[in-house]
Amino acid sequence: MWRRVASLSPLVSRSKPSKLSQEACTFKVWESFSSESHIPTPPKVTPFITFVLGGPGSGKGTQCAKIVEEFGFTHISAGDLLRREIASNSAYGSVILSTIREGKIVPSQVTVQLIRKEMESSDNDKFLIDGFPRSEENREAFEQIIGREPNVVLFFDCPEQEMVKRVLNRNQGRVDDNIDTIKKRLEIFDELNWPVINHYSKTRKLHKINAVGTVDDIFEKVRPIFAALSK
Ligand SMILES: Nc1ncnc2c1ncn2[C@@H]1O[C@H](COP(=O)(O)OP(=O)(O)O)[C@@H](O)[C@H]1O
Ligand SMILES: Nc1ccn([C@H]2C[C@H](O)[C@@H](COP(=O)(O)OP(=O)(O)O)O2)c(=O)n1
Ligand SMILES: [Mg+2]
Repeated sequence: MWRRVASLSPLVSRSKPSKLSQEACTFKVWESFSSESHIPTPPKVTPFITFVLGGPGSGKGTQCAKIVEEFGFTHISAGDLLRREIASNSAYGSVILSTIREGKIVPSQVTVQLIRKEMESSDNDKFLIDGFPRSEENREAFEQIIGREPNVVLFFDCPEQEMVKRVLNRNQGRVDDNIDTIKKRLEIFDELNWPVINHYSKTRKLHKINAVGTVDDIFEKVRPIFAALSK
């Protein structure tokens, strides 16, 4: 839980404080004492947040799995959370389903609340938030609700033709992996993604990665970004 005392993350060296440990282990103020028991609640840890951006099929999920394996992050896929919500027949399920089917973006409040719950229930203090923010509205809602900005932003830059090919071959039975929905998703990606990319480029948090090549080739470009954090 990111409310607990800092975990001994594999990225955090005990002897030499890393950039990641300095940021991840910045303790927030102690929460107030419980009035009944006078037992202090554990201090909150400021989580280390990585946003993972890129068009549909650019390889976000694939690279996140490799980052998790090597660097011990928790992977939170906004798309997976929304699909889980649809599957659970929740109050928002049908609205989310029709939005995704049309290739549009789900209202930010819904997505950010799902991400928040996931972060709060996690034992980890470093997160990869995949497929988010997909718009400036998404970005602003996260900052407002979570009260945080990301530490690092990855952007997998992939030509449209390659993304379409990968999505059509994905075979995960997704309602949005068909040519009509992909065209709409790419239009929306083009319209709403670039302002987010430009924002993080200005704040110098953005790592733009050419997403063409084998999965391992691409991870060779990703690895140094995280390896540098543990130095
Ligand atoms: N570098 C790559 N080259 C070829 N295919 C890839 C590559 N990376 C991922 N894929 C495949 O492309 C599809 C989309 O990848 P995925 O990680 O789901 O992308 P995203 O999460 O960005 O939509 C998957 O079937 C995946 O196995
Ligand atoms: N921040 C987000 C992320 C995903 N969604 C919706 C709209 C997206 O087309 C679908 C699927 O997202 P997902 O990240 O799983 O898709 P890709 O992995 O990029 O193919 O979910 C959203 O509305 N808002
Ligand atoms: Mg994905």
